[in-house]
Amino acid sequence: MAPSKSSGFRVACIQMSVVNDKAKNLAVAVTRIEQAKQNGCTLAILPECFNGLYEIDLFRKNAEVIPSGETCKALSQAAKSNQIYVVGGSIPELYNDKVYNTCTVWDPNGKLIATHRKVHLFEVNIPGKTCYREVNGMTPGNTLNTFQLDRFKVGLGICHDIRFPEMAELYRKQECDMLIYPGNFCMNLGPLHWSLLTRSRALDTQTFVAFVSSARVPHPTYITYGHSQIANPWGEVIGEADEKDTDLYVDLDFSVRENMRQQVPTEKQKRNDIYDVILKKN
Ligand SMILES: O=C(O)CCC(=O)C(=O)O
Repeated sequence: MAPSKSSGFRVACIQMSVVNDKAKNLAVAVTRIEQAKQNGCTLAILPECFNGLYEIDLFRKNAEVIPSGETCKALSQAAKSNQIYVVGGSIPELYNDKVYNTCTVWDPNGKLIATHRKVHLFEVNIPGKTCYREVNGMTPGNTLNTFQLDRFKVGLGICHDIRFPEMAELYRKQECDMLIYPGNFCMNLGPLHWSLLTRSRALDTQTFVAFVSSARVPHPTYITYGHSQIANPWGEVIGEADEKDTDLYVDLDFSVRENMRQQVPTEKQKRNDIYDVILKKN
């Protein structure tokens, strides 16, 4: 049984296979959102760049204007017809001839209630393993973004954004109850860092953290780790997928967050007289 609305809700992490065919990806996403609703979920979360492959050369080709593009129309309709909140992973967004890696959030009336443009673009250079410069195909966003799901406040990040504890700390300061990061780690960094980062952000902020990947599919250059998961405010992983095409359903009970904050009251112990993390612009 899904949790009662006052204590929490059930979440679907949709770990779908993403292929080089936008129409197919949209059809899969819509079906899986419908299944999430049938399984008692209040919120469905899609992975990063779910409407096309995570490839620099394809970003502009798959880019759409938000909210008039076909992906937004499909997500809005899926949210409305299933009466469910949808965090639409991310898509390449075309705006003033620039391309952003953007997450859209839809309420159960199909209304766009938030967007988040990835702030920290992925750049690594591990010779012989992974070299990636997302900045060659995307422009970074400059704002932090939240939305309200009933009485719960949710902060948004995309993939590499999870590596930056300062951003999560600012969401903690804004009293977020949960952080959501659609993502796609590679096989070199995923096994070492994916779960560690999910648990770390959950523990530092004493919130629930959902890190949602696409499924691992054969690809010449970028093999996705998978392992979508949710950690609770204690830093425990309370649900985890393997690498396959699957959906992970997790019940969130926010009384756990209250208990954690009372029993380990680090929020009240911060020494802001000697250090601080501040938001410079939004
Ligand atoms: O930070 C990482 O290791 C991976 C990040 C990534 O793949 C992304 O931001 O899309």
